[in-house]
Amino acid sequence: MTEQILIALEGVGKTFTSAEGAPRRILDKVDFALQKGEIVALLGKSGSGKSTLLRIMAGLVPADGGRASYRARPIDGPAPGVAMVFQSFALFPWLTVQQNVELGLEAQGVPPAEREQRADAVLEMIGLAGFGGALPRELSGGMRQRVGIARALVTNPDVLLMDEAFSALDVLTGETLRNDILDLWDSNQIPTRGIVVVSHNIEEAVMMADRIIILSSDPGRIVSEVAINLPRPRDVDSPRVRALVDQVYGLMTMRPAPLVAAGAVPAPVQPDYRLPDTDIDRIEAVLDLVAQPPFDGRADLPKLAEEAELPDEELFPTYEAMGMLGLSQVESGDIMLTPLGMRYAGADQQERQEIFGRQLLANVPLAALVRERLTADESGTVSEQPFLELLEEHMESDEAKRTLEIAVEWGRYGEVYEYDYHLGRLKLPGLEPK
Ligand SMILES: Nc1ncnc2c1ncn2[C@@H]1O[C@H](COP(=O)(O)OP(=O)(O)OP(=O)(O)O)[C@@H](O)[C@H]1O
Repeated sequence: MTEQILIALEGVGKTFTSAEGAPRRILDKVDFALQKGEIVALLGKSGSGKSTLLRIMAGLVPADGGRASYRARPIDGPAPGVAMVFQSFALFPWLTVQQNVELGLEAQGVPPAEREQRADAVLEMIGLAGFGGALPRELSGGMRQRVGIARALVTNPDVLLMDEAFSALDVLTGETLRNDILDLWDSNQIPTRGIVVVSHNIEEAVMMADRIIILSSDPGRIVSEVAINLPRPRDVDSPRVRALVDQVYGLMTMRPAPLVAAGAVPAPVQPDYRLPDTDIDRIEAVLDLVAQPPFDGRADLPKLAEEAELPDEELFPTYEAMGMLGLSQVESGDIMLTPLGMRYAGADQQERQEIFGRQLLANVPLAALVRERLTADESGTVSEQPFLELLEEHMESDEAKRTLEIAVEWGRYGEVYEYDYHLGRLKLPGLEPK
């Protein structure tokens, strides 16, 4: 059985040190095995540690807990059989396409004549025959990523790791390239025995993978796994694919851990919880969209994404914010407005702000803490600094700043507190400046 396993992670963890010197656990107790013959997609919210996990598998970042191995040997640096494709293409602009592709082979000490011949063959296979002499800037985005993929494939990798390899491309180009890779894989034109893809796109994951793994955030842990036993190529409109997309949407939009049984009261998040990065206009636009026909209060998430013309990674934080504020909940791939959410949709501006403020205080501990400190203070004003420091104990300083900005924006909208941008101070609403 073990010879079936290409990459094994056992109890893998990773802690980074923030710019302020505070440790932050990014990954915790991750157990994972990439089996021969499978494509695994790794999904999770932004910042959940997907890229870090992939980099650990690639030997680019060391794990600081647990064991990571490739073909039963500990991973202690980049392994020759493992190649990675990056979202940013990572091409050298001053080298030609041919030279960029040959780079990986040069590092392995392959003689020049063989390098040239192998690069020619892989460029032809990936649809870039005749472009060897071009510079990256002379190519379109899709062609540049083909070079990135050719550079990985020329090494005949046993394991291919792809970090959002298609997300910088327009939808159609990304889809074509993805299908080309699946064709090469399914027809055994490449010797690769296992693929791991990190993606933000649920549909892409369902179309590609044999198994989808979902990571939680803060710290990243594997919380769900979905097997996809469907032959490829898959029909994106087939009922099975749609049902799987719905299922994964449902798993991705669950409230943050700890997960609770239906009907139980969810444990409140802590004041140091990173607030979902979305703004009020977007929350209200999505809520209004769900409230209106054809959805009338309940929307299939993929259909809603289509209607909203927004990508999943922008919609997920919005769903999370709406759920956090008690305005909606997600169930089996659908988002449903709660009775309060429906009332919100029909309310005038003033009532909306009142509901928002009440829900904020009841459900967002950071906002409640700010308000509590303000009412306890004689002057009714407090510096933002202690809140930033509290957040920085648990996240990077730019993320702490962003979380506080979101809490400020939400609090101002709900008329729970105000913020003086010049002084960096929070204050109770209606207080005259002194
Ligand atoms: N070298 C590093 N030093 C400190 N913090 C880091 C480092 N690399 C990543 N991080 C932090 O670790 C967290 C996880 O990052 P990672 O890129 O692995 O997440 P991700 O799930 O791939 O995110 P995204 O989907 O946005 O690309 C982030 O908060 C990031 O700021």
